Amino acid sequence: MIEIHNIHKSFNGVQVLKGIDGVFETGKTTLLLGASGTGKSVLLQCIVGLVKPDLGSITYDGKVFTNNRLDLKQEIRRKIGMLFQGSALFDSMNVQENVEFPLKMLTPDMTKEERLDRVEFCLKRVGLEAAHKKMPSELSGGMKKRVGIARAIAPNCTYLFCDEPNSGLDPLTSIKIDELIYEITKEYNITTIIVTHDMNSVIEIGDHIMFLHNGLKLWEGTKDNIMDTNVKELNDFIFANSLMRAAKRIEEEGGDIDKL
Ligand SMILES: Nc1ncnc2c1ncn2[C@@H]1O[C@H](COP(=O)(O)OP(=O)(O)OP(=O)(O)O)[C@@H](O)[C@H]1O
Repeated sequence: MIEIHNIHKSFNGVQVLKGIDGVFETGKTTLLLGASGTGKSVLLQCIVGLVKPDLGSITYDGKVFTNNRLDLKQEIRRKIGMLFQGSALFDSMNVQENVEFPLKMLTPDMTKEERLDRVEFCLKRVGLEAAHKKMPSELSGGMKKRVGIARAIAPNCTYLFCDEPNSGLDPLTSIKIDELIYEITKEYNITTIIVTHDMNSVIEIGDHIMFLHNGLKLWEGTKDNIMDTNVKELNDFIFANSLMRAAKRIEEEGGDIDKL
């Protein structure tokens, strides 16, 4: 479980995060939802430790990440898997080497054979067992995301952070990547945080959703009650999508949304 309290961050005098609290539960996906520029990625970067908050605290399973103890930070970082927006694979390494990379960095005691076994296992888990020797340039966007997921979970991560895992993917591939992240979260009891502005992901895999607007958390809840909120900014965000508008209309008229 990750807990954050009163997170503030400004850049050049502009307040981007204005005091955010939240609890991210173990074995669940929490989606940070909001329009562009609302501070979702900056919040994720604060939680991961890539950006230092000006104020506030971040706790990983009771251990305070923001207390400046380097050894503790390193211990927590070893348990973090990160799926970056553009997958961020190393272009000069093949798939196998990309997935092996964090194992070399984080688990120096592993033998080469153990590392390759783990790579094999992770590639199989994401459905890419036949792609070991391919270079990133030979992969589709969806395959790159799968390699990114395999790389993130390779060191047995306890916490998984995904920054817009669907960016640049077609709707069908997006759903498959969402499902993969969701299954892995449940299978390995990971605390997963996903930055997104994709309502489809919310409906498919959002155990818990936090809606950010202008650096504030305006709403949080589940996918089951997100459609019934009175928060204007959230309603505006959800129903900017014509499919969601149609679903709402059918629901209000007493129809069956599943037939949409
Ligand atoms: N390193 C930085 N220096 C200065 N400003 C920054 C920096 N990082 C982010 N910002 C600003 O913080 C604000 C929030 O950015 P952030 O990337 O968190 O938005 P977001 O909600 O993730 O948007 P998107 O959905 O488009 O990725 C933006 O105005 C952005 O320009």
